[in-house]
Amino acid sequence: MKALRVLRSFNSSLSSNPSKTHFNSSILHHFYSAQPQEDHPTTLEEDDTSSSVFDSSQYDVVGSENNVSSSTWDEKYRERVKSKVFGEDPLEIKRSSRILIKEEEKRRRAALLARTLLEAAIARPDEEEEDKEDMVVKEKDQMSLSVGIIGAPNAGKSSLTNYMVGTKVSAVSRKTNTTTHEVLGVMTKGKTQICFFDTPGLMLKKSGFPHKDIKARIESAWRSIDLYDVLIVIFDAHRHLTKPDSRVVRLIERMGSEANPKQKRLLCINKVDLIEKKKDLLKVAEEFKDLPGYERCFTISGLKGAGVKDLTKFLMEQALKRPWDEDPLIMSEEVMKNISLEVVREKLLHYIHQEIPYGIDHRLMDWKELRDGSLRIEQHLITHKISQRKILVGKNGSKIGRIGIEANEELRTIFKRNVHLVLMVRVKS
Ligand SMILES: Nc1nc2c(ncn2[C@@H]2O[C@H](COP(=O)(O)OP(=O)(O)OP(=O)(O)O)[C@@H](O)[C@H]2O)c(=O)[nH]1
Repeated sequence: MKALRVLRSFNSSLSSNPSKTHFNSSILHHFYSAQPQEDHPTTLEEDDTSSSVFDSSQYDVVGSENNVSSSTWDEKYRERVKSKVFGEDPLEIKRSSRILIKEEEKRRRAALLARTLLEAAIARPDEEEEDKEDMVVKEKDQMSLSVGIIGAPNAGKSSLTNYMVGTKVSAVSRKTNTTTHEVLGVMTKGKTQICFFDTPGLMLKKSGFPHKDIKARIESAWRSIDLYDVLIVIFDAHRHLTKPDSRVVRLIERMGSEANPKQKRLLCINKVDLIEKKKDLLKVAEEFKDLPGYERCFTISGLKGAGVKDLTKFLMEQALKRPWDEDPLIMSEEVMKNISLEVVREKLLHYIHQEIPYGIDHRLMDWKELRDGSLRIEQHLITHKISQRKILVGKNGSKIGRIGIEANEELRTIFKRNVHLVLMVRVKS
């Protein structure tokens, strides 16, 4: 659960959808590789276009697992040099070094946190389930439930799913409005599996009816929602109080009025943590509580978790005797993508003792499953300054090479398959 909230913070990096981001071959024109090689002369002109590439195919990455070196950063030594050689004020040095130490500690903690979360992300969804890890649920005993989540953009669909599904969720980077069914996440607890689906494409005009221009797609989206055992209609209560959107109210009303007898519909009044005054919350609850067509109404904070336990419990109770749809041990591709970014980021934090890892734009540019089952993952590290790029690359590419080798090996272990990691460091053009 915790992991997902952090993984979400990497959403921004993922949101640069690889399919939309075209790999610019011209930036390959001048590069020096992380592979040991002769010093490459770097002129300013060249730096503008050059990039530095780690390509795991040029390394024998297997076996480099324990190759993690620790920091050789010595603060006392640095202080002495500053005062003796550069004549800086020792008090000032002490002050700035205290800040540096704090920063370093922050980074160390961040790296540690990243590692813990990563481990959690690939572990079982719930700690309580750990002892049941090897439990195989026979098909005849399996219970499942499909849940569609519908709501306006930003209503909090992903956050709620993330919270419920915990570590097994995709920290979604969705192709909005391109598919009708998209798995937001899968929660498997004991015998029960709940699949959460997003329902993009359900757009309403001010009148409360679907747009005509993209009618076919919208109609199919509306039909598809009948397939779910449970439909959650979610809306942002805070926004409703501050800036009501009539389309959302119509959507809620329409969903209720068209209830399908085979489906349970739930209303989730979300983002209640943002509502300061209890009377405001009561006002919203009052407005929606008796809407026909809804089995239950939950007031929740999908982000902070308020009320989510009750909702999850309710959903678990609705599960039907039906084989699971998803193999609970399979990681979704989105989770894998996030993990790949996370692993590289963690190595960056470990090796670059400066602000750079926070300042760089770290993007997943390409993700391909190759015919032999291996994964080709290309990530770009885009710096603002040439000097930052140089630090990231290291002498003759040694730094990015080390980061790449270790990240590649770690990803290979996590994904249990060969990984071809390509890291390119370039300056923002
Ligand atoms: N304070 C607060 N913020 C929330 C809550 N749920 C979601 N948010 C925030 O609202 C924004 C949108 O949340 P998402 O979960 O991405 O919403 P969504 O419905 O999946 O959005 P789309 O992908 O556009 O459909 C994010 O910034 C969330 O952090 C909540 O319960 N409380």
